[in-house]
Amino acid sequence: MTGVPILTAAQMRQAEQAAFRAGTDEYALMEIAGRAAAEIIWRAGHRRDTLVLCGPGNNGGDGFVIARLLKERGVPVRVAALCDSRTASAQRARAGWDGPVEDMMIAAPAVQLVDALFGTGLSRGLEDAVAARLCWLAEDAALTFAVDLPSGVETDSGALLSAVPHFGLCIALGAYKPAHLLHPAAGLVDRLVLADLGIELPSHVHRLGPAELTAPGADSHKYTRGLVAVIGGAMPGASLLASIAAARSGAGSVRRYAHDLPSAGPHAIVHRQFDDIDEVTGLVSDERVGALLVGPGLGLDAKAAALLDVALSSAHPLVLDADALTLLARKDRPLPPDSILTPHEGEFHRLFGVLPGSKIDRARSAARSSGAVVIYKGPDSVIAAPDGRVAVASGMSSWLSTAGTGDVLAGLVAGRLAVTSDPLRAACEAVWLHGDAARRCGAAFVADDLLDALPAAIAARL
Ligand SMILES: NC(=O)C1=CN([C@@H]2O[C@H](COP(=O)(O)OP(=O)(O)OC[C@H]3O[C@@H](n4cnc5c(N)ncnc54)[C@H](O)[C@@H]3O)[C@@H](O)[C@H]2O)[C@@H](O)CC1
Ligand SMILES: Nc1ncnc2c1ncn2[C@@H]1O[C@H](COP(=O)(O)OP(=O)(O)O)[C@@H](O)[C@H]1O
Ligand SMILES: [K+]
Repeated sequence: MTGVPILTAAQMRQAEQAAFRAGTDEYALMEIAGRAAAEIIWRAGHRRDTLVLCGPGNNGGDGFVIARLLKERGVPVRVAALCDSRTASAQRARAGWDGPVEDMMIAAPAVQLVDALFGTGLSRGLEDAVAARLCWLAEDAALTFAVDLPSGVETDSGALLSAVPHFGLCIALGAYKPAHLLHPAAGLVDRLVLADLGIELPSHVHRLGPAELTAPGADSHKYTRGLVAVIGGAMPGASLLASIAAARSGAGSVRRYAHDLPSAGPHAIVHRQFDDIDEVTGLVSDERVGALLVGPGLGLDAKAAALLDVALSSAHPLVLDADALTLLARKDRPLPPDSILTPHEGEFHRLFGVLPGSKIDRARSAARSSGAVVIYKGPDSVIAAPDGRVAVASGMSSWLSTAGTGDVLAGLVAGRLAVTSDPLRAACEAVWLHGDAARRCGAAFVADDLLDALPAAIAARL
């Protein structure tokens, strides 16, 4: 899986400890982190009047290093602390700062604010008065920087433990943490920059990287490139959107089984109109089918449930979306191998109940218990495989929150599954392409517009 690793606070500490055992000096690492952050702040803000807020731990230590280095470059810097420095490295960094240290609760604002109060060591919300002061100082600043994390966010879940201001830039130290990508915390940062500290970062969880696609080989034909079957139902528009997305995903051919015949194209899709369920059962034994999608516009009545049973009785890799997920929650049937589930928040709860932990933890438990790849959708879509691998997509256009975009995603997932036969890869590629198509559409688009943007999104990744 490609992409930058995401580490929890405990994993980050382990990686740090491993680096120390291998000979890295703890204070040297703080200097590296502080220098990287100072460089980023310098590039963004140059000689602007700056206030650095330092907390008691190593995040505060980073703050003292940043202040010293900015001052060396001629930046007018003031430092304000919450309390004494408690770790040996933070005390050493504080000793290296040759200016005064103000009391944060009475310090005046500056044009640039650097928040080095708390990072991965935050164990509870900031005291109300401290959080309010941080918000007030941030509101008065033109440029706001969070060192490692905005102070007040829970590292592993992205929850807000106290009031947290909005930051223009967050400098993630060493690796991304879940809070950099998961909402609500991720929504409080305009831009996220990763400062590489050169430490080894073993993780099964990565930020979703760009899809890496290949064009069809010269010997390809429509069946080797993957046949997608889509079972439609009560609402024809949804399965049509999904079918067109599948057809524009790089798959070789798409067959749509539905009660209706659409009045317009694309004519490349083969429409199989059916009234009786027996007319669909042939699908089950058609070995050419590389992926079978059921759910968009399926409905929730007995006929829909019977269609889902047909899909579940096949051995084809299944993509289950929308109504199929709601119906599945009422059943207790195993899924065929290599299946993919694409729930949004409501569908996830119906299917898996209330699970503990972060969105990453919940997606991972759901993938493990269902044996399927789960795309837990939202502004921070989490893609989890049963073996524990996870990719987190973030920064996607919030204009995607419009009807039918999930149908397009489901079609894309089925298309990429038929092409790759690898459910995790297919899910990652589809989420990436969906996000890129949205970016290309700009603002106020409708789901249909995404379909037109797909070929360009694919071309950009060849
Ligand atoms: N892990 C790494 O590889 C590196 C980490 N560094 C920095 O170290 C940070 C983590 O440092 P620490 O573990 O010292 O943690 P923090 O600096 O985030 O804060 C921990 C301290 O704050 C106290 N505390 C926690 N919540 C509080 C609250 N709500 N109110 C008042 N006090 C509270 C704790 O008791 C502890 O004393 C990272 O975020 C990063 O900035 C860098 O210096 C170097 C590299
Ligand atoms: N605020 C948001 N920011 C980014 N992406 C979003 C946001 N809200 C929804 N999405 C994405 O849009 C799609 C919506 O899917 P879904 O909820 O199933 O809608 P529908 O059923 O109407 O098609 C998903 O891919 C989801 O990740
Ligand atoms: K911070």
